[in-house]
This record gives sequence, C-alpha cells and structure tokens, in this order.
Amino acid sequence: MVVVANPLDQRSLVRSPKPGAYFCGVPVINLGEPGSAAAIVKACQDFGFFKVVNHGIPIDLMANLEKEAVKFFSLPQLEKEKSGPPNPFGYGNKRIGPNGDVGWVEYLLFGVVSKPFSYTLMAFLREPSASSFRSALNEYISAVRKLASEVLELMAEELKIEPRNAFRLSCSLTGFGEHTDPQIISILRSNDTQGLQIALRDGSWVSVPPDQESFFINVGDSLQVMTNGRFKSVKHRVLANGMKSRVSMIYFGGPPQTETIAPLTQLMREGEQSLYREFTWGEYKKAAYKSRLADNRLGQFEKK
Ligand SMILES: O=C(O)CCC(=O)C(=O)O
Ligand SMILES: [Fe+2]
Repeated sequence: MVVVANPLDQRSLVRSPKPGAYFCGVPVINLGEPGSAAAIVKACQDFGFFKVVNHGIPIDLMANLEKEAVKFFSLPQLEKEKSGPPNPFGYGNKRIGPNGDVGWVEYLLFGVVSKPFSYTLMAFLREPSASSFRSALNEYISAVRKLASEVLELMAEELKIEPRNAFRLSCSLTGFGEHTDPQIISILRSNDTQGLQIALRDGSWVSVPPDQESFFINVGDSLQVMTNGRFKSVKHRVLANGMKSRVSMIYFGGPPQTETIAPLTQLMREGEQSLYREFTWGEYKKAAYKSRLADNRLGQFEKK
C-alpha cells in the first residue's frame, strides 16, 4: 500500500479532473460472460490495462482490508516504523520524486510465496490485537490470487504459471510519478479516490474513473516480453488531489527470481525472433533499482 504525505507543498502540482474529463474507454471485462478471453487479449494489446467486473470477490473483503490498512497508516510514525524497514518486506516510506517525479509514498509490503503468508517479521502483525488485520489480509490475498490465475489463464493457455507474488498496501494524498510495473500482472483495488491515470498508445494521459468494487489490471514489463511485445505494459501514474487519501491494495504477480524472462515459444510464429535478449527476473529487478521511476527499463534489454 502506498501513502503519500506532505500534501500541502504538492497541492499546486495536481489538479482534479473536471467532471466529464474521465476517460470512458477503459475496457471493462465481465468475467461471467463468454468471450472474456478474447476481450482480455484485445485490452492487453490496445491498452495494457483493463477493469474486471463480476469477479466474484465480495466487496466486504476489500472493505475490511481497507479499514485495517487505514487503521495502520493512522498510527504514530514511530509505531509504524517498528514494522520496517522493508528488507525485503515490511513498512516503508519514501520520497519518490528525486528524479522529478511527484510524490511520497508510505506502504506495507508483503511477500506471498506460500501459506501462511510471510508477514511474521512485521512487529504489529504479531500482536494479538492484529488478528482482524491478519484475517482480512489472508482472505483478501487468497481471493485475489485466485483471480490472478483466472485472468492469466484467460490471457493465454500458455500463461498457466504460478507467479511469485508480492502484495502492497498503500495510501497517498499527492500521488506518484509515471512508471510501468516490472512484474507480469498487477491487480489493483483502490478506494473511491480519483487519481489514477494511464498513458494511451499515442502518449496522451487519461484519468481512470475510480471504482472501488472492481479491479484494475495492468500488464507489466515481464508480460510484454513473454508475449514478444504483443501485450504492452501500461505507463501509469497517480495524481491525487491532496484532499483525500487514495488507499490502494496491489497484488503483483511476478516471475520467480532465477527464471529467464523470454517470449513463450508457444506464442511465437514460425521464424519469429525474440525482440529481447535473455535476462532473469533477478537481473531485471537489479536494473530497475538503478533506473529512475519513469525510465524505459526494458529498453536496455531490447535487441538492437
Ligand atoms: O495507487 C495506485 O492506484 C497505483 C499504484 C501503483 O501504480 C503501484 O504501486 O505500482
Ligand atoms: Fe504501478
């Protein structure tokens, strides 16, 4: 979860979209309808982004975790820091703007490799009083994990993979800068605070209308490579208006650390060449840490 603080000094940088300025072209995939697989593939090609409705995940489950997250982020700073730093998982906050990106985020990062989920290192989750947080977290992660496999299967039979997962709770008042997500897919649920924008293929930015009952799915850089560029990872950013926190829960499905990220042979036409040189997820993450948020990180792995 990402939280943005210091709203006052950044307020002038962001503007709420005017009524009617929301983009109404975000593809909406109804998971209960036949033909959703083809619609997902088209959305991944055209936008690298879509919204999922009729997903079968009860709204209560999202609302419960949101409530617990807000409770945590409202704790005094010293209390929160007892669950950090996020090495690799835990509480963190950082200014993400040293390279010109707007924003400061506060988050809780969880690893989701197996059950029980690896959150035992976080001080507050060990407290008996955190039992409602633990159960909200477990229920939400189990549900969203199932949704991730369902969506990956619909994208392509060949994507029946068990991704390595991470999960982040975040809360932000000012938003943060443009980037693509490095993983395979990200499944985002936010409260009803506006702010998410995506870049269309022509480079223009559009505002995504908030919808706290639905999930938004991003194609990540790894999936762009696995489909040899057919699916495009979507550039996105958050411009919150500084008035109301945007609380997000993001599930990232990524490749295992040592796995080579390369186009899936089943998806390649005869004679089709990979657009990328081979690299592992570990290498990619290292490159991502060294780069700036808005950099085209995949560029250095493209075959010239
Ligand atoms: O908070 C959001 O809506 C988006 C967050 C995001 O893009 C990310 O954490 O990668
Ligand atoms: Fe993102």
